[in-house]
Amino acid sequence: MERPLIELENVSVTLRNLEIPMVTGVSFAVRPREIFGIVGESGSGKTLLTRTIFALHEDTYLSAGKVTFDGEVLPLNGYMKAMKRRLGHAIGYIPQDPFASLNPTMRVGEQITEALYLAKGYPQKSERAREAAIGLLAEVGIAEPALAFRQFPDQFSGGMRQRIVIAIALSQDPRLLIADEPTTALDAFTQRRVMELLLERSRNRDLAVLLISHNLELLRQSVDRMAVLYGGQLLNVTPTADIGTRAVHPYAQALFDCMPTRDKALSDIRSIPGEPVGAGFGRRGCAFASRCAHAAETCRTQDLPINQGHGDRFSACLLGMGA
Ligand SMILES: Nc1ncnc2c1ncn2[C@@H]1O[C@H](COP(=O)(O)OP(=O)(O)OP(=O)(O)O)[C@@H](O)[C@H]1O
Repeated sequence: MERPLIELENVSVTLRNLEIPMVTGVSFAVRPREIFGIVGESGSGKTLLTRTIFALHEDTYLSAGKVTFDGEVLPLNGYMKAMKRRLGHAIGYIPQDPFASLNPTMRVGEQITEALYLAKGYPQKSERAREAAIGLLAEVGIAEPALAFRQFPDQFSGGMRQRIVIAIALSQDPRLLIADEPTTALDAFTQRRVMELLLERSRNRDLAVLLISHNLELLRQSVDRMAVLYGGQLLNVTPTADIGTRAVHPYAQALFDCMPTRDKALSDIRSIPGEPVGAGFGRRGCAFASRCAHAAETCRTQDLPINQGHGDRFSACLLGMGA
C-alpha cells in the first residue's frame, strides 16, 4: 500500500486559554490522490481539528499525538512553524467563504500573481506570472480569463469567486488540497458545479483532497473514504461505498437514516433523537451514547478504541458495531 500523504495518529486538539481538550484520539491517513472527507454535525470539531492540523488556528494547539506529512514526522513542539512551511507549497487551502477570502481592493490578477510569487518566485509584474495566472483562471472555468485578470472580486458571482480561490490554491502546485465547506455559501446548482470542478482538477493534477462538510450527501457523492466525527471524537472511518450498503458505526448509520436520498421514502427518513453533543465532550465513553439506540453501560464507562494502522475501515463502537 502506498505511503500516506498525511497521517494523524491519536491526535488531540486543546483550546489554548482554557486548556480544554476539544478533539481527542483522532487517527486517520489520507493517501496520495485520495479524496477523503471529514463529516460531522455542526460543532463536532471538524473545523477546530482541520485548522489546528494545518496551523490556521491561533486559539488551539496540537496537545497530543503525531502528524506525519509525506513521511516526515512534524514535531509537537514547534508544530505550527513546521506545518506553515508546507502551507502554500505542498498544501493548498480553500476556505468556506469566497466573499471573505479574497481581498476586495485588489484585482484578481494581482491576487493570483502574488500567490505565484510566494510559491514559485515569479516576479509579480512579469509576463510569465501574467500568463500563468490567466492559464489558471481558464483552468477553473472563467470564461474570459484575460478580462477577469483585470477585474475586482466584487465583479464576480459567489461561484466564480470560489473558482478564483481554487485558482489561487492551484497556483501553488499543492499535493494536498484542504477544502473546508467550500460550497456552503453557494446555491445548490453552483455548489454542484464548483464541487465538480474541484474534483476534476484534483484528478487531473493527481491531488489528494481533504473535504470537510456537515453534508453527508455532498460527501457521499464526492469522496472515496470519510472520517466521521462526533463530540470531538473519531467514531468511524469508512469507505463511502459502505454508507447505506453495509454496516457502519451506529452514528454514521443514524446520519444516513436522516438524510433524504432519491431512493428513500419520506417515511424512512428518521431524525436522531436528543441534542447533539459538541466538541470537548471530556468524559469517558462514547459521546454518541446518549442518543444511540444500541447504547449499553459499557458505552458510558470505557475508553474508545483508537484507530491503528492504515486499514480502509475503523469503527470506534464499543459494542463492535460497524467494524
Ligand atoms: N476559539 C474558541 N474558543 C472556544 N470554543 C471554540 C473556539 N472555536 C470553536 N469553539 C467551539 O468548539 C466547537 C467545535 O467547533 P468547530 O468550529 O470545530 O465545529 P464544526 O464541526 O466545524 O462545526 P460547523 O460545521 O458549524 O463549522 C464549537 O462548539 C465551537 O463553539
